[in-house]
Amino acid sequence: MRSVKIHWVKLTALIFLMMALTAVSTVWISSRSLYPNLLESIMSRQVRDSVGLVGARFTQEEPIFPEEFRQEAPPIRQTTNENNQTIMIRRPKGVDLDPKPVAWVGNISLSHLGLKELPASRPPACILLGFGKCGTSALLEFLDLHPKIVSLDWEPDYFCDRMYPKYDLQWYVKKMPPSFSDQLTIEKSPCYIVEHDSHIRMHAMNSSLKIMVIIRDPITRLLSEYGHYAATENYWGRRAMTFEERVYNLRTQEFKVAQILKVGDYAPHFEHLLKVFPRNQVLILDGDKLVTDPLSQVRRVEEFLGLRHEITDNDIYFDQSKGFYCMKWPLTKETKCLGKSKGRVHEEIDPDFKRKLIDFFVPYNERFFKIVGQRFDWLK
Ligand SMILES: Nc1ncnc2c1ncn2[C@@H]1O[C@H](COP(=O)(O)OS(=O)(=O)O)[C@@H](OP(=O)(O)O)[C@H]1O
Repeated sequence: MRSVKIHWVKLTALIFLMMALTAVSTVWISSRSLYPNLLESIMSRQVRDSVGLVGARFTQEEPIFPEEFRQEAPPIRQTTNENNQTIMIRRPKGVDLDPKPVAWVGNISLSHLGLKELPASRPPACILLGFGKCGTSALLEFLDLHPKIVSLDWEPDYFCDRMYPKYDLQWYVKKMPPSFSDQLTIEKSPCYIVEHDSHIRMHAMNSSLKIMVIIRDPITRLLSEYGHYAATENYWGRRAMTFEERVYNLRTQEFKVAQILKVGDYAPHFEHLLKVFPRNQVLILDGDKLVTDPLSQVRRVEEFLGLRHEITDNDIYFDQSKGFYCMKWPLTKETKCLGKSKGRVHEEIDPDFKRKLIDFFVPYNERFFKIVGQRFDWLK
């Protein structure tokens, strides 16, 4: 009877030992592989980057320590939310987390990451359709300073003929930067305005989509396009035509209409766009004013999108050496101007040739003013 009792004690001890061993090895294995995989699966690389976590830390070789979660983008500016609480704006966007120490294995939750929800890619609520060389990049960079705006920093061209047949909406949405549900995603692709099928495709995706188009004096736009062409030719070691050669046929003494009007005649593009989208869903921005007074245009966008005025003089400054407005982030004292390909010095045009060009554009511009019910102070 006594030996049976001893066997029972031994057996129970053995079972406990085995259970303890299983528990320890489970914890060890999960800490080395399961946990990272779990994190990998709930946070795409893009999302991890957006919350400032470093992807490489999630490899199986490295154990995860709470400290690793504290790696995040430094705040660039400070603002207040709807409840007047101070919040920090970080780059990249969607990052307003005060990192809390993360619990060890098996205890992942959003609150550990300081988030109410995981940022996710969402379809754009607003698209900037063009026009190319009118300041599309500068506008989007300035808008990205707004805490409720998340902008894509490349041109997906999704709705254009080159891309649309090849990719589906899921592909497009996945390409959008991660955002929180109270933020608006914006993308820009200048091919959208000149390829009219894009208007229809965008409308099919979302009929209440907000549309923005930025335009500028068509002669300044043409000079900008020429600057781009000349820089490309020089880069490849080819002789670039002069501006006059490029837009004017010296032999026939006529303008190269197809070349000049492909983008510069704004009227047909707006005519089509406004057949697809109602006028109150379309905001026309002034690219010339964007150069001289960017906040005037940024405010118009904030109002159009129903957002609070957040972007102020504190966020931008005129950079003497760039000759354009640039961004500054008060908290880090960092500044950022657009790259070398934006803000080139334009070709001087002979005054007589310019007069000719102005006269050429007058009827096209008048037609455009009529279509949009708005005049612009161009051609001087
Ligand atoms: N803040 C600031 N910094 C730099 N550049 C500025 C800025 N604001 C407007 N612009 C004008 O933007 C012009 C380029 O327009 P886009 O970005 O639409 O060009 S593109 O079609 O995407 O290539 C670019 O044209 P170029 O001057 O010919 O380079 C600028 O005139």
